Amino acid sequence: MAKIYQHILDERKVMIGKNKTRGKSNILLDMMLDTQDDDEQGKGFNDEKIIAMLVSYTFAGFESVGLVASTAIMYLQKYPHFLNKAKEEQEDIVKRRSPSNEGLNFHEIKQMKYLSNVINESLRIAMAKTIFFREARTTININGYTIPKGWKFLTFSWNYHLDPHTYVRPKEFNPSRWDDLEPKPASFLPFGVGPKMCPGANLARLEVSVILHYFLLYYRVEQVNLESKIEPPRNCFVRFKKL
Ligand code: HEM
Repeated sequence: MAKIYQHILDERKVMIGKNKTRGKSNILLDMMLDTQDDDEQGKGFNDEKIIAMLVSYTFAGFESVGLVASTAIMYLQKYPHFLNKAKEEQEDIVKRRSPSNEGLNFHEIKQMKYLSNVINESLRIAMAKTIFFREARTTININGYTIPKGWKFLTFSWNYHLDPHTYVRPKEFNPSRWDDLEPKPASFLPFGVGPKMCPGANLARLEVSVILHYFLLYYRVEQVNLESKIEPPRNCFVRFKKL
């Protein structure tokens, strides 16, 4: 991976060099490259540091998106009434598409209200990142337990994503619950919260929307290892069938 990223980095440097008048870029890679001049004082990012960042972004963003998309696919396939509702929305969007428009675009994705419910429900139930780390900045008391200032602790998403006070029958996959659900603060945190919140949250939603758009319109799956659990889906092998 380091070799692949080094190659991308080298190509980008050449491209930037050829286009010196480009002004401030909002591309993450360019921003990191811009800091290279400060690297001698240990402040900037040398190639090695940039590659380490890119590798960590790739891992942070790969498995989690796959898990959420495959969770949605397995549940939709299992519950045809949710699948049909989500499919109808996608078909409507395609029907309204003007002939000059070549394919799926961001404006259409923003209209996918029911798909957004499906994604929320999959994020809630898949719990791609079950825990994240925090440090207590003051001594706090939670339900009779004291966490002293300075202690490190882990949040555990099962406690709030499966809380029956917020989610009726919390273990059931039901995208329609999001039609009128306003989760209480800190009861839906698939991407964490605060300054350390996942920087890839919007990209992740976008990726899952694109995957589900094409799945709903053109594919179905067939589970191969029927003995495997689907609630929630883990180690399910499937065969994709083109409609
Ligand atoms: C459905 C997919 C994803 C889920 C559920 C997810 C979830 C999370 C969670 C819970 C955290 C910890 C947040 C916290 O401590 O408050 C996190 C951090 C992070 N995520 Fe994601 N993530 C997803 C996709 C992505 C993508 C697509 C990228 C980038 C391309 C990404 C990059 C990162 C990075 C770099 C961090 C560390 C941030 C930091 O420590 O400052 N994630 N993610």
